[in-house]
Amino acid sequence: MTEPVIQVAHAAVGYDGRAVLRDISLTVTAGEVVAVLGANGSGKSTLIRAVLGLVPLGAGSVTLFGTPQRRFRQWHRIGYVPQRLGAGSGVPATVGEVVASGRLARRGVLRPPGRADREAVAAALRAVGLADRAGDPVATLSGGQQQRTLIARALAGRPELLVLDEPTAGVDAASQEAFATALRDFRDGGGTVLLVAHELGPLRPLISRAVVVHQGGICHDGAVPEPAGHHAEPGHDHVHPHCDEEPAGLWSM
Ligand SMILES: Nc1ncnc2c1ncn2[C@@H]1O[C@H](COP(=O)(O)OP(=O)(O)OP(=O)(O)O)[C@@H](O)[C@H]1O
Repeated sequence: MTEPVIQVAHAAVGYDGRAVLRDISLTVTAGEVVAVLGANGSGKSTLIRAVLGLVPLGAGSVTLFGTPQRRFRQWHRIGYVPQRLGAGSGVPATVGEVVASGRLARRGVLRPPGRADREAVAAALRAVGLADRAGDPVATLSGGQQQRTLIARALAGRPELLVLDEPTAGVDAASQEAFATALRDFRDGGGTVLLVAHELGPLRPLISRAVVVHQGGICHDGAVPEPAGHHAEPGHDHVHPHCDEEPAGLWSM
């Protein structure tokens, strides 16, 4: 059996002594595309930050590629796209430069970029449909294109696991499609994905499993919930994961 890529066991996480998540257990195996769903403030971002060690655990454990997180050093195996970073943020970098920064964990800061670096950057730009924008300042791109730039930066490191926090939030339809294609290629190449999402949109067919966070715990781990009621109307692909209030049928495929 293959080693789980992510293993969370009985984790508790909070801020300033206030519990956000308690007794969370979650396993993600190689090749899975797992969506973390839940209402605003339910703790989705907190869960993935805890997986990456960006917020400390109050209890329990996280294992990455079979290594306890506190001893894990192979961060080049993981690509992370945080929520709404805004790649522009006052930095006059070009799209190509931002994506190339995704190679740093691979090559080290002191070694100049080689052919493998240049190829990885070019492939990542192609994957998100921005090959023709490499020389443009990031600040001149739309929000969706900036988000695609960040995804390309994560892909450029050739990670085995991609962790994405609401990658398509506020992103235009073209960018969503481009992102879905990039994610499909990544998965087809053997990659594993853990992503937070509100609206699955074109990502929906790619999701192999959904985890719903509710009231500090995981209340559903399995099939992707179908949009229900008015959320099933055309153009409204909003998953409302109020586990205990919704009829059981919501969760059937
Ligand atoms: N750095 C922080 N310090 C203190 N509290 C925080 C911090 N980050 C998040 N929280 C709180 O933890 C709770 C969960 O936040 P989190 O961002 O994980 O939720 P979320 O499910 O990702 O929400 P959203 O869908 O709005 O992005 C919220 O009550 C939030 O206010």
